[in-house]
Amino acid sequence: MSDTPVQDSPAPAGLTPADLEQAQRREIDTPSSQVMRFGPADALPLDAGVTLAPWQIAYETYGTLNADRSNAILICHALTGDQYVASTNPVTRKPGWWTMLVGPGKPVDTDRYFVICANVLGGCMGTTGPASTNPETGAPYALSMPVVTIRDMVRAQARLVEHLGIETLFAVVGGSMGGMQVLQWASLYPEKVFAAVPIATGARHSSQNIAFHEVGRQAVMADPDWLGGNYIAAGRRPSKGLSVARMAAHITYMSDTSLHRKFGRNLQDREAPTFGFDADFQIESYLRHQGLTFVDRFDANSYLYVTRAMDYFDLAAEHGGSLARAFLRTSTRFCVISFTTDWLFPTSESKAVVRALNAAAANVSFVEVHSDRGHDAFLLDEPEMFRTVRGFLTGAAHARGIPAPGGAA
Ligand SMILES: CC(=O)SCCNC(=O)CCNC(=O)[C@H](O)C(C)(C)COP(=O)(O)OP(=O)(O)OC[C@H]1O[C@@H](n2cnc3c(N)ncnc32)[C@H](O)[C@@H]1OP(=O)(O)O
Ligand SMILES: N[C@@H](CCO)C(=O)O
Repeated sequence: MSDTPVQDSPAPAGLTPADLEQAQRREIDTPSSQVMRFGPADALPLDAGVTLAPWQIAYETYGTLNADRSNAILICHALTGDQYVASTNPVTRKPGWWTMLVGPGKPVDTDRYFVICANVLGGCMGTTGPASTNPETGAPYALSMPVVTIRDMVRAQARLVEHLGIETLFAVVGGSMGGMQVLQWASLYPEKVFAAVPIATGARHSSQNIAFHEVGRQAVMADPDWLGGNYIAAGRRPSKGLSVARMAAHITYMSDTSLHRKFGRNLQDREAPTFGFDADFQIESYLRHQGLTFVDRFDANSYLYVTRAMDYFDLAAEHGGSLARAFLRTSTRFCVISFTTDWLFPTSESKAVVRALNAAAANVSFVEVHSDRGHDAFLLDEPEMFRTVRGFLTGAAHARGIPAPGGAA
């Protein structure tokens, strides 16, 4: 993505012109990744009623695929995640986002399993998205990119998995939007999913969650540098709007308890309030930091597309209003995980999934992890979640005949 001249339009409340100048001067690098490209003969049908071609999917793999190709685990990332689940992200230079869960000897043990993680359709880390070139115009798609759904993302992943020569995935694992993809995989391709681990997720996006996403999208679209979505061609970036969108969203990823513990009403680098609108409070400074670092790694139009994909997700609606019907005759074994203080995807959403799986006579276990860290707990050091995932996968691997690293099944 190209850099942007610094704009002198006024900053929204909460971001200083200096903050914005710094954000707009940074570039989002092009990530290096493995990429699978599909030509017109492999056009991808989308729920929007059109096909996408050419298209590509960027992915990373970890571990070794065994001889009978039975040990593959697909990890599905959340809203703003990427394929770098267990390796350094080349844009942020930070470790992978689930290195505590995925790696040698970890619960998703790459000494035992072959792990695949792909950037979602509509994303901005190498898979086709609104920043990709529209072959018909030679310019970035921007809003001419068709709107994509969770099911479209899963269809794209299924093509990748097929081209990697894998008929059945041993497991599909993911949190939040990644968990939606897990449920969609199990519903759309039940014969291709031996085990499924949907974490901190739901079978539909709630009205409240759609509302939060709409606030974020409006912030992006209200930025004068958004230019109807055509900012890349104009060499601009709607960093202000995207920062504000992330600030608002980030609040929903945490709990009141964790915000109180981290920041309380503490002041940021000062002894007393300034009686102005600078970041007096630590929480304000923190949110500004989250907004500013986000625009370094994420494309604004992609943000519109992936939030929309979550909003449209409603697995029961795909099956005449019955969630149980989404899983009828499934032989997949499920482990559903929620967190006690996740108010974005509360435990009640997970229980609705478990009830539907029970009604479909599916093999399902459910764990509510005690954590006071809110929705993003699934990205953090949560030993109860790690134990649950390890135990479930170990049992399923035994049933599937995947040997342990030492050799025993
Ligand atoms: C899911 C996927 O597929 S991957 C995508 C997910 N990744 C993200 O969402 C990244 C952004 N999210 C976060 O950082 C989430 O808060 C979490 C939950 C994942 C991380 O939580 P924690 O590890 O507890 O980190 P914490 O919330 O304390 O944030 C630390 C950051 O805030 C900064 N910070 C802390 N206090 C302040 C403050 N008062 N003022 C300014 N910045 C502050 C730290 O310097 C640190 O910055 P850095 O991340 O640039 O190094
Ligand atoms: N904080 C994570 C999870 C949000 O659901 C993300 O940005 O992807």
